[in-house]
Amino acid sequence: MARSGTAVVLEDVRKTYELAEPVHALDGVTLEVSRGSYTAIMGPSGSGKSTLMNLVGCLDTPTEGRVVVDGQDVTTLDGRERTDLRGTQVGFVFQTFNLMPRLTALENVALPQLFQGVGRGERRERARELLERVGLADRADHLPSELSGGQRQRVALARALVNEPAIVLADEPSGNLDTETEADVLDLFAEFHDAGTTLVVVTHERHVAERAERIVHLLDGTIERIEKLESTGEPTSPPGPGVGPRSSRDADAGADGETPGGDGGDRGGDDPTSDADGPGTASDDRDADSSTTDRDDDGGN
Ligand SMILES: Nc1ncnc2c1ncn2[C@@H]1O[C@H](COP(=O)(O)OP(=O)(O)OP(=O)(O)O)[C@@H](O)[C@H]1O
Repeated sequence: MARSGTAVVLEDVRKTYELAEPVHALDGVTLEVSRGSYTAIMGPSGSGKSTLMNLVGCLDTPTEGRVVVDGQDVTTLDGRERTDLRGTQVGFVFQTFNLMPRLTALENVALPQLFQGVGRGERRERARELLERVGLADRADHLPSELSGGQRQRVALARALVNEPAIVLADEPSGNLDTETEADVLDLFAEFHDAGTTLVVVTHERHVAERAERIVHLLDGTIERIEKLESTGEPTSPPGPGVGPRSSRDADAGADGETPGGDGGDRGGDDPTSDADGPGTASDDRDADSSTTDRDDDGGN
């Protein structure tokens, strides 16, 4: 598939919710996510992290500004086109894993390809490959309830990657894991990043953010600063008090074409979930029937 040099571009993006008092969830954010990069998003509660992820993940559209994913301006797409873009170019990993409980690990990983019209044999082969890559080849036939938290998150990561998306968005991906399991999962993220996957991770945890190449600090809907991190490629150590796995340095915001924004403005509002029909690879609940069919189809193979 043809791909431009950047996975995602946000240009002066604003998102306003029109309540009694308008809420400027994003207030002029300009950011470029280059292919193969690893970005962490941090910021206090209410700073706009989820709103930003919803926009990058094509779950929502901005009130103003442009969001370009894999070379396509999301703001010009209709709902169907946006769903397609999300299904092919965005992989989601959630804190709560969001796996289909009645599908095996293999079926969960294979599921997003079903929506892309990939044939059954190819789906299963690719799912197996990915399960192998995340170290779970021997758990392919296990249900999520038969897997540990770390294993579930590995399955979720494999599922996020199965359509070879332009970008993988992870929301507190290790939030439900103990320290050791978290380190394993973050090591896996690092491995995939080394192999070329573009990652954006939202986290409240400094030591998780420090696995990335840079940290975008949000504050009140704007980019407060972008902190570049020294990339050692070394695996993380379990977090100690005030100790991160990688040394880090502050870097000027706006480096590498990333420009913190934030000059306010008038916006129209809408509900971020109003036209969101679920992440492309995580539309589990809605698609339960088709995925069950997938399981039945695949039975015994
Ligand atoms: N659907 C909505 N309607 C109205 N306001 C909203 C809506 N969604 C988010 N907001 C507001 O937008 C701002 C940014 O919210 P957002 O969820 O993006 O923050 P966050 O940084 O992800 O917070 P947290 O860390 O608590 O999840 C907040 O002030 C929030 O109250």
